[in-house]
Amino acid sequence: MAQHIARKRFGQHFLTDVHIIESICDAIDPQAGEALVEIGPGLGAMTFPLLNRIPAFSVVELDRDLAAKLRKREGLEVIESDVLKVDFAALAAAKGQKLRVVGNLPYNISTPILFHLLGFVDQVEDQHFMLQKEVVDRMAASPGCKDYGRLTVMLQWRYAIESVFDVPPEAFDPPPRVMSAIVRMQPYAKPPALDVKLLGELVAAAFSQRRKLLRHSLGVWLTAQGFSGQFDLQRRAEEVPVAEYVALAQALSQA
Ligand SMILES: C[S@@+](CC[C@H](N)C(=O)[O-])C[C@H]1O[C@@H](n2cnc3c(N)ncnc32)[C@H](O)[C@@H]1O
Repeated sequence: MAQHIARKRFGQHFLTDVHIIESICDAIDPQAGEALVEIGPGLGAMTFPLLNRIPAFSVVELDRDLAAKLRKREGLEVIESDVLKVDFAALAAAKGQKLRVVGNLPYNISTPILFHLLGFVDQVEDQHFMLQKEVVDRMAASPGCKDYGRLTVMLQWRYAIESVFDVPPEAFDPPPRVMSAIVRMQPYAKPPALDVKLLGELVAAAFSQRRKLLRHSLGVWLTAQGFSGQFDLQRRAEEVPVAEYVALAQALSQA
């Protein structure tokens, strides 16, 4: 095949730094027999080193030319599809075990991918992704810091999230305009029973005016919901720990 020209619309930035690629493989630490799924294998920068460690796994690639190239490689099950359309529950059922999902994600759709996978969290063992560092900082943020926001709460109620290491633009060809980072996401074994849609509405209300005290934002929303319980609204949204948002959503759905 002729040399592949990176397709911007598919968010194609190919990893070229071999040390970084090895560090990512070390962070994933795949073992034979596990059900690994790589999203966006591209030219195989991570795929082939992973194939040196385990004999077989699945990849999901939207680009037809790249999928055709990958199909030639023994050990790869190539799913040529938009990852947002992939039924990960069916994939886990076919493999008879939970999935380990990895990938250097296309940044233009990274948040939709994270929320698509949240829908299959019960079928997932863990996730390791390369994302924009700015997104990883928000995912892994602690209460009280500027990065703590809607994305933090909507993911941290369900996953333990850790920023593993940063990756500079020079590690890619073509280089992205931003710093990147590797994130590890491990679903909690015993998640709280929760109406996720309600949590989403509550958190959106809380962070709608993040500089103001919650009584101006969440307080108004809670009154409209007919909430009569206790919640300290003399704080800013970023000061409230995830567990308190979860408890409030649970109290609301039981009211
Ligand atoms: C940032 S590149 C990473 C490529 C390769 N893993 C690497 O590290 O060099 C993102 C990859 O995701 C693929 N991709 C883009 N949108 C996709 C989608 N909706 N579903 C599946 N793959 C997609 C691109 O074609 C590309 O191969």
